[in-house]
Amino acid sequence: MNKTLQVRELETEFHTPRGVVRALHGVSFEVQDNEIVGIVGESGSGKSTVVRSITKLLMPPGKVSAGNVNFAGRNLLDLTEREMRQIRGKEIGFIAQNPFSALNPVTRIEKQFANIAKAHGVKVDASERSRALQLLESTGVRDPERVMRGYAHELSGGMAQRVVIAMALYLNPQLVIADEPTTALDLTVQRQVLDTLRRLTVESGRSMLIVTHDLGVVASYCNRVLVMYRGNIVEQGLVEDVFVRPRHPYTISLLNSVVRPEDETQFVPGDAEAPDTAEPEAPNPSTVQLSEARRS
Ligand SMILES: Nc1ncnc2c1ncn2[C@@H]1O[C@H](COP(=O)(O)OP(=O)(O)OP(=O)(O)O)[C@@H](O)[C@H]1O
Repeated sequence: MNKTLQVRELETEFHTPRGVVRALHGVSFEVQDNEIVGIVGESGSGKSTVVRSITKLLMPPGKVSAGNVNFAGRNLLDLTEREMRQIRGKEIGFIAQNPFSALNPVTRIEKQFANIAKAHGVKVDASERSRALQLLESTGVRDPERVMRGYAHELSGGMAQRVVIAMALYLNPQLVIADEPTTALDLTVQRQVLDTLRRLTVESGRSMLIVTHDLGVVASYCNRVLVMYRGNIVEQGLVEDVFVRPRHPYTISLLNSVVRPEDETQFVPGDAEAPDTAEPEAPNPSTVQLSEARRS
């Protein structure tokens, strides 16, 4: 299988007035063609810092201090902001948690699609417009014509996130990176949006890297999972392997904290606490049920 993205020994620091915070300690992983990789871990473990470092969307005082991010034959960390802008949108689509932060409040949605095309030298004609309409429709936007002519503030959170997804996919990027894309949405809409994302990425030959705090999302949608703890990937592998036979104490604690014995096939969102033991415990047998459910 070919690698869409290869991250090697990524180190990121935040230079704060109170000193240097080392947020990533040599993070390495790959995203293969045609797969969805999930990043999980407790709040502050470094999930967003990973995706923002890769896409060079890290805000000061954050700074990547070492590593390689290989994508389409280049190390993204060597590129200028101008070069990176050409890659973002066209080759890598990025979806942030808050759709309204990605949408321009004073520009009609159709103009925002046209601006994306123009910024990447794509001629905006009727066929491009109809492609935007089709994408909106496939993300579940009802009445795409009306949405195209409207503004972001006229949209609900769910509709706005679908518009952002359609924009992220507009120029057919090989890789989609999503940072908690559905956290702000209610559960039914979450599932619809994730189904759409899956359909429009891996089922169309693309790959996706998705940050989530929700292990249910990983179980249902991801092929592989990266488990982060305090700036390190402590465990990674196929979802069925990691969730059935977790090896690291933190993964075990994370899984135990969200699997309810009375509802063994379903994960529920929950905050995981770091383990205070260094020795792995036996995995919770109920996690095995999850894998069975996923395969069926
Ligand atoms: N602006 C900042 N200034 C200083 N330190 C920061 C800043 N942003 C992040 N960090 C540090 O980087 C670490 C990782 O943060 P990050 O936001 O990547 O975690 P996360 O796993 O995405 O958390 P969450 O699930 O809450 O979004 C934090 O624990 C914090 O120490």
